[in-house]
Amino acid sequence: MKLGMIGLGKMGYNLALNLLKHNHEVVAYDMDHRSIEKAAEKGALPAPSLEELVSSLSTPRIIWIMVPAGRALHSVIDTLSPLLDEGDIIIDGGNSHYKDSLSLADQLNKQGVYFFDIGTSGGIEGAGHGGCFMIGGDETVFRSIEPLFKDIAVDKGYLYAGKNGSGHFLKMVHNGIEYGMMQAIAEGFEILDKSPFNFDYEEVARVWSNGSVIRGWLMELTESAFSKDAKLNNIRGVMNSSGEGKWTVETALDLQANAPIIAMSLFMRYRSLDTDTFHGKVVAALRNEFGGHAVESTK
Ligand SMILES: O=C(O)[C@H](O)[C@@H](O)[C@H](O)[C@H](O)COP(=O)(O)O
Repeated sequence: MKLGMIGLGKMGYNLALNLLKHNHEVVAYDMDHRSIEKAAEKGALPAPSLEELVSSLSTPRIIWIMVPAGRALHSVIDTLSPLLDEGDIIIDGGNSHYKDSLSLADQLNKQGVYFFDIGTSGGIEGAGHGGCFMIGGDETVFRSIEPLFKDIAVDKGYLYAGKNGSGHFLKMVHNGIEYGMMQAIAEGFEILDKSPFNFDYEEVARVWSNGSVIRGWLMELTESAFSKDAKLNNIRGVMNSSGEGKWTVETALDLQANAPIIAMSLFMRYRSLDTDTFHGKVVAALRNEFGGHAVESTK
């Protein structure tokens, strides 16, 4: 299939490469023209502007947007929408709030454009080599673009979740769970760090990654982080957040759903902005491992 990719940051660039690897044609645009050149070197068709991206696709166009949620996304959609035709398809694969997706779907549907809110998980590795996609939008139209997901998701790694909003709602809750799981792993290592024993944390994470109940990708990433910095001495335990944990907690409050672990892990992130902790280092290292999110150096 042929599609446009807007936003060639860590995620968009790797998704573009993944699509190219599966013989899809990708017309690539980014505000930073060096990123367009980088994608073109890998086989993407460069689009120097959004107008040129739109004109190089035939209808119904498929345009996948991977830019930061909120203002950046809105600005791209405001520029794109007058250029689109009825039946065109816009995908927002970023971490947008599901309510924002509902209103964008409404706005675009009014002009006959289909909108898909897609929660994308698996970090940079997943984007490039097989990710996880949670998809909200029109089901019939989804079936027409499903081959893309068959190709770029890991086996069983995509779900048509339901009407608009459901994709980003699922991703939001997924991230709330991610906060809780990382916080629990990190607290475990904090206890080890205060214990009278001299544990090798990389080895501990290795053994917990093999056959234990708490094995999984986050534990493997924990092992990887400790293999690079045995006691995480080089980074501060500052646990930043991009908003989805907060949205999960706000939504839980609105729905009167009990989510104490997720709520506490969100508050621990805020607390870490004031004082350094060992578990903060672990979560900071994990965010860096899967998402390439910046860590703060102790130096
Ligand atoms: O599933 C994923 O691949 C991650 O969740 C990814 O989407 C991103 O790295 C997080 O948004 C980081 O979230 P915080 O910045 O809130 O920790």
